[in-house]
Amino acid sequence: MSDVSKRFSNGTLALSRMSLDIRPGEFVSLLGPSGCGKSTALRIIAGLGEPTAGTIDWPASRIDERGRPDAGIGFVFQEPTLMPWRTVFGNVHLPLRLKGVSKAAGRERIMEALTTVGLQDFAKAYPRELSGGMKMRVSIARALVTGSSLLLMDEPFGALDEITRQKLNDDVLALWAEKGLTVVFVTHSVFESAYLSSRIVVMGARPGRVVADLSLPDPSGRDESFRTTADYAELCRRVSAELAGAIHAPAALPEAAA
Ligand SMILES: Nc1ncnc2c1ncn2[C@@H]1O[C@H](COP(=O)(O)OP(=O)(O)OP(=O)(O)O)[C@@H](O)[C@H]1O
Repeated sequence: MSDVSKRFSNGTLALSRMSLDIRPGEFVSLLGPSGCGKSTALRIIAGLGEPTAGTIDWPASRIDERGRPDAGIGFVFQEPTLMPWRTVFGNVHLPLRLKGVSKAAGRERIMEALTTVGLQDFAKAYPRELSGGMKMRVSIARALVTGSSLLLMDEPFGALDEITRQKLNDDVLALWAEKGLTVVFVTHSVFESAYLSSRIVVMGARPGRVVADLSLPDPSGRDESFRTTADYAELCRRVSAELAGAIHAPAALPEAAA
């Protein structure tokens, strides 16, 4: 994204000239205080909102006729947003259905996506029969079923208990490494971002903009045992210090705002 600004119709300036270049295969966390514009930035990348100024550019070799990434974008919201009247299978089928693919034709892909998130035995279950973590897994399967190579996740595990959240962190990390995905992950947790990311982009308080950009050691292959290492403690300390420095950085000058 280049020089992207967003002003909502009520006058709120959520983003001010935000520029960010995401490279294929990265696991990027957008980290910043509540209300700094992380979700707004993610939604604009996904095409779910229009910038007031600035552009979103995709590599020329990887766009379809509408100028969107040809390998598709999967979006995981803060809430699982499942349809309660549909089974797990039916919920994961939805993005395929929107592309005109029937359940029968999509069966293999749906079951593969469910297997990826460990829910192959729950295809016939309804959302009400699932735990919060399982619902979120369905939401991830739904985002991946069309073969998306870019996964945008908007604070997906914020409402889950700590144990479930850590398990899902491990699963998403494994998925990223195995499938060669590019992930952009919104969070306001230093610990979560330090655990998951190959890069952390720190956003400053409103209007949102990038105030720090940290490259971190390759996170692939981590599991539960990493959480108790001195390396992880040091990583968290470093990210925490950067975050503290960044959010106390001077605000954008008014003339820089759109
Ligand atoms: N549709 C909207 N209309 C008006 N203002 C909005 C709209 N959506 C978001 N905002 C405002 O824009 C700012 C950025 O919101 P956004 O949700 O992007 O922040 P965030 O960093 O993701 O916050 P959180 O971590 O709390 O989810 C906030 O002040 C919010 O109130």
